[in-house]
Amino acid sequence: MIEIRNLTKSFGDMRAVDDVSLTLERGSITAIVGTSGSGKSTLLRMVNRLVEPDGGEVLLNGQSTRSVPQAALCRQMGYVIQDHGLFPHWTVRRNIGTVPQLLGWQRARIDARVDEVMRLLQLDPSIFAGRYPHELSGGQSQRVGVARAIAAAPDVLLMDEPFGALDPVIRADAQQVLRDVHRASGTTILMVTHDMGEAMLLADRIAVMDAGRIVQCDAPDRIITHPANAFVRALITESERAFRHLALLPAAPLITDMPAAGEALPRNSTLAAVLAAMIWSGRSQVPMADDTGQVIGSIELSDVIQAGRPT
Ligand SMILES: Nc1ncnc2c1ncn2[C@@H]1O[C@H](COP(=O)(O)OP(=O)(O)OP(=O)(O)O)[C@@H](O)[C@H]1O
Repeated sequence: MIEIRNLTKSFGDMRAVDDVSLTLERGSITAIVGTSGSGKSTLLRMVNRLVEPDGGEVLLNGQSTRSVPQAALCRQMGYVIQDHGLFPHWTVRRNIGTVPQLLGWQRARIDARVDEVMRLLQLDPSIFAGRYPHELSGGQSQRVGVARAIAAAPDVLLMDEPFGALDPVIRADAQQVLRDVHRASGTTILMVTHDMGEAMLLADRIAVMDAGRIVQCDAPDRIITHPANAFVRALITESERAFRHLALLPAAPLITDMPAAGEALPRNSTLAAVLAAMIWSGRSQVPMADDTGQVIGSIELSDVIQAGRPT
């Protein structure tokens, strides 16, 4: 568990981060969102002490990070940035093996781990391990950046706009890969993003920053249904909030035995997908199917509307 306590940082007269406290449960994903210049990156960098706070502290499993040398802390906490920061004259294998090497692992163990994390990030070692960063696409570089950050199995992964530079299709792919990696590793993740949709998709909790302060920290559905103030409401975008809410809700609990015609949707769909299918095909009921494609029941439009309302 990470406890951020009363962190403060000024640059000259400007308070970039102003008395911020935040608790990150072990194995959770927390997204920091907010406008440009609201202090998100500065807050993230104070967690691994790339930026030294003026006040406050960070406890990692109960121990103040002040008692850990900065270099050691950076090895314990994976760090991914938008332009991935790969060493240009090193191969992908050497880039990914950086921290295990610093930690003094044996060569064979490093090689095995590099192969393992590359596969986890859907990078075939036989194709990519010997390449240099300039021989990779943006999405591949980004995945190498994530692979490098998780190579030494850190307890904590800090990510600063990790997918900001990717186009929407590759970005969705990278988000899925990150979810798989998180499921496999159970790492505690703190990520900065400009994209509320990305935060909704990935995070267990969203911390909204404005002018150096956290104005709300809540589960995605609470952020949508109970925004703390006008600033949070504006960030969600009023016209999109109903769809965003439905995108967080699983369809399965609304399945009934009523028969329905037309193409079925998988039972693990979200209610946003169900509503989209209803609108697109002009139906007010859609059949739902299990993993084998067998129809198991249907969902009614009126139930979707009811479920999507804020409680
Ligand atoms: N090293 C620095 N020296 C002076 N000012 C800085 C420094 N780093 C950040 N700042 C200022 O602190 C404020 C917060 O910056 P920060 O990068 O944390 O914001 P951010 O929310 O991550 O912004 P963005 O979304 O644009 O990346 C900004 O006004 C920025 O100009």
